[in-house]
Amino acid sequence: MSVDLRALRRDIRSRRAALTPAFRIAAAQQVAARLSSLASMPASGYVAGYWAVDGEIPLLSWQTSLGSDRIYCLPVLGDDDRLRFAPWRSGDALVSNRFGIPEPDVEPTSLLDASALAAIVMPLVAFDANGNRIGMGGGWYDRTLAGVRDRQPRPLLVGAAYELQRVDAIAPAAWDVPLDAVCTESSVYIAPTAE
Ligand SMILES: Nc1nc2c(c(=O)[nH]1)N(C=O)[C@@H](CNc1ccc(C(=O)N[C@@H](CCC(=O)O)C(=O)O)cc1)CN2
Ligand SMILES: Nc1ncnc2c1ncn2[C@@H]1O[C@H](COP(=O)(O)OP(=O)(O)OP(=O)(O)O)[C@@H](O)[C@H]1O
Repeated sequence: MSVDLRALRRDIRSRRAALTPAFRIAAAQQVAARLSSLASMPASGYVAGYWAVDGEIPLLSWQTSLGSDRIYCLPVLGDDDRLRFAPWRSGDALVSNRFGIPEPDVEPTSLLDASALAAIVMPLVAFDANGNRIGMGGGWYDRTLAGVRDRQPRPLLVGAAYELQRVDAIAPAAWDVPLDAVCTESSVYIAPTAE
């Protein structure tokens, strides 16, 4: 990984960490509204979010707006370095993973593959207007999505971020799976390939 990329991640993460609680809550509601109004957002099926850490946009507002036809799921780290997904409702048991992030405490046999999902809302560190994404650097989402990127149907891939996480242009690596859209507190960016 280049030094530039490491510095970019550090810079954006520290500016994101400095946002005020009032701004975060308002932004989470705006992002939830934008996610819901995406024309391509499926009206039913399994939809994945994430448990916000490190100043990421919380998705509780979106989770509570899903209704009964969409089942909210959280990512679970797999032994094969890929993510699986498990339905989760407020109150269901959680266990901390190796990064200290809570994940549903379920039997491995009840985990869902990415291919079973209708949509995946992803955390990110940086994005550009074309849907290129830089994450925490573990490659988790890219490995997870490698098997579905060229399949149809495949889950809708949407990033959730603060506007301050947008950068001019990200040169994607060969393994990077572009997002269909990114929602921020003030805009929706639809990737050219998803139009
Ligand atoms: N909320 C959330 N959940 C997520 C992700 C994420 O980015 N955000 N992931 C997205 O991939 C996966 C987990 N991947 C992660 C990769 C690195 C770190 C992290 O905190 N790294 C530390 C240093 C490494 C360490 O402590 O071992 C760091 O960068 O400071 C966290 C999660 C799945 N779940
Ligand atoms: N499809 C893949 N197959 C094998 N290795 C991969 C694949 N995708 C990513 N990786 C590995 O993951 C590493 C980290 O990738 P990258 O920096 O793009 O992660 P990221 O998107 O920032 O992280 P995350 O998805 O966890 O938020 C890469 O150096 C690469 O070795």
